[in-house]
Amino acid sequence: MILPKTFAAKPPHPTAAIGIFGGTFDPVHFGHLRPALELLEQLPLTEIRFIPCRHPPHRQAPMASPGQRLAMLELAIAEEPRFTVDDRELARSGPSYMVDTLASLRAEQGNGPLCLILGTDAFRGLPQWHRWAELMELAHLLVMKRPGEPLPQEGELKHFLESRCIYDPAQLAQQPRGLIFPLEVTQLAISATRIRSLIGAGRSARYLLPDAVWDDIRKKRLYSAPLFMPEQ
Ligand SMILES: Nc1ncnc2c1ncn2[C@@H]1O[C@H](COP(=O)(O)OP(=O)(O)OP(=O)(O)O)[C@@H](O)[C@H]1O
Ligand SMILES: O=C(O)c1ccc[n+]([C@@H]2O[C@H](COP(=O)([O-])O)[C@@H](O)[C@H]2O)c1
Repeated sequence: MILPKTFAAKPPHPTAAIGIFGGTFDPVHFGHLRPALELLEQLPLTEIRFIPCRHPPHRQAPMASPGQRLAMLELAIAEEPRFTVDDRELARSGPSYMVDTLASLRAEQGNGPLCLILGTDAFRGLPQWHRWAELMELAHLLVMKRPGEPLPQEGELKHFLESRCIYDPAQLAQQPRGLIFPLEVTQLAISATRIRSLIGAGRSARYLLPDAVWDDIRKKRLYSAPLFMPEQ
């Protein structure tokens, strides 16, 4: 017997979480992608959504345009079906505050678990974020160790971390928000700043990011002086 679609369709796993990976992604690189894949494999996540910010509230404007950064992200995730790109911040005017992004995701997801993914450098800057205390009312935090960027060793943020810290992945799926999971991921000392400066100096960024992204950068002459096309 063929069941009607409403019976046949499997509902999403009731205890699975969604990973939210915000960033400037100027450009996206393997330091984002490899740790994200490791989180998918180790944690009860159904997908990781990469959310490029339009107007970073905390740093200089990106060099590549929103459309160019979005295109690079789409090329970067094409081979991994559990990676998705969400352009909601690009469609919003004003500073791209994460609290607004998580509130809009929460409105869509109901009470399902959301996990905001951050490197240790971004985590240490958390008290400077807009309405930062509200973030924990909206999502869990997954804090990925980044080379040369230790977790806070003292002060308010250390206490904030210790009072919410968990090490059992199953707990992430058992409640919708409010926990912090620090994670060891493969340490890749890659940054978008370094990639931009290599390209600006006329050097190659190959093998620091996916080939498709590197080809796109060269094709559009991003991050370089107008005449730079060294690997034609
Ligand atoms: N190599 C890396 N390992 C772990 N986390 C990373 C790494 N690179 C970036 N991240 C994390 O990814 C998120 C988005 O980072 P972002 O897009 O700003 O990249 P970036 O390389 O830090 O860029 P930039 O050098 O321009 O500041 C942040 O939470 C950051 O901590
Ligand atoms: O909401 C804020 O005030 C805020 C302040 C600093 C950073 N963020 C977000 O943190 C994410 C990582 O930032 P970055 O600079 O490492 O790309 C990205 O999604 C930013 O929009 C958000």
